Amino acid sequence: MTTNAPLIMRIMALSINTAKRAGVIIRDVLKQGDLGIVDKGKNDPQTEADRSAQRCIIASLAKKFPSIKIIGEEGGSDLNVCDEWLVSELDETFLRQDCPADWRDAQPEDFVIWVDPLDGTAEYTQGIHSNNETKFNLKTDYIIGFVEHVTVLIGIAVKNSAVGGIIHQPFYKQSSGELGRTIWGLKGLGTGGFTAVKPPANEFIITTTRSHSNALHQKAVDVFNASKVLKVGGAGFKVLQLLEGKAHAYVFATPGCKKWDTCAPEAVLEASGGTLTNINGEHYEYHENVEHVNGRGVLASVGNNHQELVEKIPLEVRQAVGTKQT
Ligand SMILES: Nc1ncnc2c1ncn2[C@@H]1O[C@H](COP(=O)(O)O)[C@@H](O)[C@H]1OP(=O)(O)O
Ligand SMILES: [Mg+2]
Ligand SMILES: [Mg+2]
Ligand SMILES: [Mg+2]
Repeated sequence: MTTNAPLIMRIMALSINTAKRAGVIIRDVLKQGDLGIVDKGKNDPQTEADRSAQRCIIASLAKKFPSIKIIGEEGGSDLNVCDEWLVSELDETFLRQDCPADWRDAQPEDFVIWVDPLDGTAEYTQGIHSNNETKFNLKTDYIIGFVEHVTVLIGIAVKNSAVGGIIHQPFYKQSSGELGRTIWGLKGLGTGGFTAVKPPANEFIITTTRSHSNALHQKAVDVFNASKVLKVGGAGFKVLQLLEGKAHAYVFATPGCKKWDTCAPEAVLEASGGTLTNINGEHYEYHENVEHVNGRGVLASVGNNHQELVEKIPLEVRQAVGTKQT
């Protein structure tokens, strides 16, 4: 069965297990304590966990699918990894499902896999560990910090469009006490790993950045006159909030996030009936030569009024997003 399944199903099934393995690496680096932080730019940290998780993910995917283009946030990685980081088993439960007809015949050259090994790095570096070095207990202490916002994102694009995605949340605490959960979505098939909840009908809640705001972005958030504005880290975590009914819209009216931030969240959200576009309501492209920066920000929503939300943001604000002054 494993070998006969259409390529996209096998890519999704390996990505599910690879994202989980990356999540273990991310927890281990935090537990061990030396984050190895490097500044890639303003408000743009990278840690040992970003680097190691990317090596694990790309080495595993590249070994199984050598002719598929894979683009990771942390650039070219050394793919010579230890055996424990090489994931080769596919998620059999996922594979048992039928492949949507639209993707059944997709060929290796049709795919680009966009990898964000650790989304929410700023929040990861503000986890509780550094404040509580001697008494740190991952199972109980992490909730005080922001590490819940951290996700591993593997996005699967077919011919330009975000089609499939994995969002793994390494610090999510299950009711059993176990850490981590893995959410997937494939357009035409649906989603798994969580229970979709509709946001409250009598409110309008926005989820937005806590670490990359500016005056223009604030202007776009303000026009909605939201009943609540949640400021959280990571594109993956904000989309989880939409999927779980904690917010109605995700507003990010500034450039800064990239294709690896939005490919998986867009696919999962849209497989669940929502919409993720730039601030003008246009979908991003995900082919291998596309500009990495999402220059016109992000607007995502769960209802069927996405275009209305776009039009609420004054045209001059939308036009200013992505110009030099922002
Ligand atoms: N100005 C920026 N520079 C680098 N990365 C950014 C920037 N703005 C957003 N991002 C990426 O998009 C994610 C969501 O942004 P925010 O939390 O501000 O809403 C961030 O966690 C970060 O991903 P990453 O943590 O993978 O580097
Ligand atoms: Mg980063
Ligand atoms: Mg990211
Ligand atoms: Mg990242």
